[in-house]
Amino acid sequence: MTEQSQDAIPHGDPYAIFDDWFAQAQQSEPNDPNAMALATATPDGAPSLRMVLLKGHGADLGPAFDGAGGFVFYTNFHSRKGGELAANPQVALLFHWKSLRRQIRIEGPVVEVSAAAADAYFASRHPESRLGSAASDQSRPLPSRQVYLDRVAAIRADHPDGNVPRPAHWSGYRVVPRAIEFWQDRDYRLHERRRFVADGNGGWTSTLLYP
Ligand SMILES: Cc1cc2nc3c(=O)[nH]c(=O)nc-3n(C[C@H](O)[C@H](O)[C@H](O)COP(=O)(O)O)c2cc1C
Ligand SMILES: Cc1ncc(COP(=O)(O)O)c(C=O)c1O
Repeated sequence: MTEQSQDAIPHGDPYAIFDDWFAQAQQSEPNDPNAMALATATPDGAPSLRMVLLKGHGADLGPAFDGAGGFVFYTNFHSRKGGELAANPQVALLFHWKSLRRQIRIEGPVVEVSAAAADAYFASRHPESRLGSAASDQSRPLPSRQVYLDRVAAIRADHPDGNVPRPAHWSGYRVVPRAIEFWQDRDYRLHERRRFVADGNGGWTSTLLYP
């Protein structure tokens, strides 16, 4: 069998394949292997796209998620993406790991994470990052950078212990994957693609796609 004829992406559990590829990306990417593009769309179909960081993934995210699975990110719910998601929960995610020449795309609706999950994640962040988030009206017009820095300083002064509480509008979304597609670069663009589609009973069907 030639290298090109080997099946690099077998049928199986897409979460397990994601884990495997993500672990490799953590070894090989120069920074932020958990960075992913997040696409949202308005109800009338205008798309928008930005990067966010993946902060949880798997078929079972644990007790704070009542054992539900998916792909989790955190943000300001008053942001542009937050407004778009309130009106249309459908998203697409894209990872591109240049060091591995691989991409993974994920599609499905989001659901809000629990307050307990958001509190736990917020508390784990660097204190200065918590300050920055508490002071940011994300995606709203800012008269000058100094206005933002002054807000950070004011919140810092209000919390000399550094224990900034999570703003109610800063929380997380769990993407519930309806489809997960893996793409592996192969020689001369004879790439390999496998698309998994949730079967509605906790399982997956998958099919190879022409590249
Ligand atoms: C690598 C990278 C990771 C980022 N991670 C996040 C994140 O996890 N959450 C977040 O709110 N913004 C994150 N940002 C900033 C967003 O890309 C974006 O500028 C911000 O969330 C506002 O987006 P919006 O106006 O579309 O809502 C990140 C930016 C980069 C470049
Ligand atoms: C505005 C903003 N929020 C959240 C994050 C997620 O990072 P962390 O929670 O690790 O601080 C980022 C990362 O770049 C960011 O820019």
